[in-house]
Amino acid sequence: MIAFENVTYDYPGVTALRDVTLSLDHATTTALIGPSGCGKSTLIKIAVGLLIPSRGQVRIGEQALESAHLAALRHRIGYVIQSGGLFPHLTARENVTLCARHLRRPAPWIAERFQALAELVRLPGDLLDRYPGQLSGGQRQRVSVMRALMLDPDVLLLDEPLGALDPMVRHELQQDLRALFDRLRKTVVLVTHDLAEAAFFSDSIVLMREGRIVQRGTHADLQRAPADAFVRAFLAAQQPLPPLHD
Ligand SMILES: Nc1ncnc2c1ncn2[C@@H]1O[C@H](COP(=O)(O)OP(=O)(O)OP(=O)(O)O)[C@@H](O)[C@H]1O
Repeated sequence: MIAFENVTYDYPGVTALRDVTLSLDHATTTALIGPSGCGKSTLIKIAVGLLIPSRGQVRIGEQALESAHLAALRHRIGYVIQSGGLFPHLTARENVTLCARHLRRPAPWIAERFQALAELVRLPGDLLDRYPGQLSGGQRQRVSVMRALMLDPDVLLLDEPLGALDPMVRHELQQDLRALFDRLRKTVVLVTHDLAEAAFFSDSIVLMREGRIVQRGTHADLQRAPADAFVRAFLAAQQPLPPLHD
């Protein structure tokens, strides 16, 4: 569904991705994980078409992600970022329906789809006419997920969507999002810093370091056969809770 082929990306003075090759099958969920600055967000931005690879290419389905048909391909991709990225001067409803209205989708279609998505992300109707500033962080992320799904994209890219939420809201949204991914059968890529979250959501985990993929596999694969000392150290750094002492 998505294929990165030998993708390198250079910011001025920084090479953020180095020869990354990765293909993600239809209806799978993949977690991108790795230390800060390893290139996770850059990879996601390339998949959305916000950045164009310095070298290499990306394909969505059979189509190369090139500037000529970027606009059409973007409608096949939903994108959620940590801060939600909602327009503050538009209500939740206006944010979610903005793109569909811009594309002149029929009003009954928009209303029906909006209602179905509100039920899917479990947002009560009275919240949907509020502005983002009048919603909690968790509610804002539910609206962001609705917006990302509005045009029924094949691919859903989530860049630390739960990173800014308190642990209880985060737990609730983790449960709801996983149920939603299972139900919708989209190709999902989720960036997280949390290995437990990666293991909970994904069919496969892609561990990155300094712009390269170090290992790909399930959580069990990584634990059973870490590719190198870095993977071992990364797994060891995920601290369990200390034992209780009386
Ligand atoms: N606009 C930019 N200009 C220059 N360098 C950048 C820019 N954005 C990111 N970088 C650099 O590119 C590298 C990869 O950044 P990226 O944001 O992709 O990492 P990340 O793995 O998503 O990090 P984090 O987990 O902290 O969000 C880092 O060294 C970062 O400093």
